[in-house]
Amino acid sequence: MQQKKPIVIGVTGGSASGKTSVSRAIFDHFSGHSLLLLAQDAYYKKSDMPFSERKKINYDHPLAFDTPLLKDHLNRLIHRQAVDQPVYDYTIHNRSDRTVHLAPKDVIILEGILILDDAELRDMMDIKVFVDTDDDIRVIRRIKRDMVSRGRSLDSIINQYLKTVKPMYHQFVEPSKRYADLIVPEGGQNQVAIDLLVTKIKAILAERGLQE
Ligand SMILES: Nc1ncnc2c1ncn2[C@@H]1O[C@H](COP(=O)(O)OP(=O)(O)O)[C@@H](O)[C@H]1O
Ligand SMILES: O=c1ccn([C@@H]2O[C@H](COP(=O)(O)O)[C@@H](O)[C@H]2O)c(=O)[nH]1
Repeated sequence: MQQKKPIVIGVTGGSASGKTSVSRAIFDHFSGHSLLLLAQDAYYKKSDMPFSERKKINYDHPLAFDTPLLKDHLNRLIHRQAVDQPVYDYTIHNRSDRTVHLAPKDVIILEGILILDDAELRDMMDIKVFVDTDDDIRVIRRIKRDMVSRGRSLDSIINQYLKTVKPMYHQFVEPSKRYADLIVPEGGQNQVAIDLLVTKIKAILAERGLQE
């Protein structure tokens, strides 16, 4: 019997725009249901460089990611195969030794800053979403988050933002907005956008004969 294709939703936007919040808000509507969150950040390349050198890497450039591995994993999940996803540790700028076993699900939300920059990844998605949040709000959120949960100093966050995060956003992330089906201001707080997405996902589930 032919397997039914899962739904793939891509959620992108700048760093701290609210991608994770939007993805979790959708997830909450399907609690107990078959939904999987896949973060592009888990696929940052593993590095053998010393920590002092890893700190200097441009983590906002497409080449920072092991995109072939991400595509391979997404493709396997689409074909109903399980994967062992790497676990990334921002505090050491490297992959940890752990992996997480992900079983295939009916709905896959792929979330990350550069997922719409890649044509092959875009072609694997049914719905493409861009979370659009002003730069000043994003940088304030990033300072608060990175100091608390990513082990960063204020100076390092500001230096990284000016050197790589901001220029790469304007070179790669913002231009990928043109590929989005839906642009969501205010991220996870945008209840109308969340409801529209949930309704659309349920409609596709029904079309494909997947149980909700
Ligand atoms: N609407 C909001 N208002 C205030 N803080 C928010 C809002 N949305 C997200 N945040 C906070 O901003 C930070 C980044 O949000 P997150 O959803 O993780 O963004 P992203 O996944 O795009 O990096 C988190 O600390 C989160 O709690
Ligand atoms: O080692 C690392 C890896 C990544 N980053 C930064 O993370 C963001 C992407 O994560 P969001 O959750 O979307 O903010 C990206 O802008 C990188 O600069 C890092 O600082 N260090």
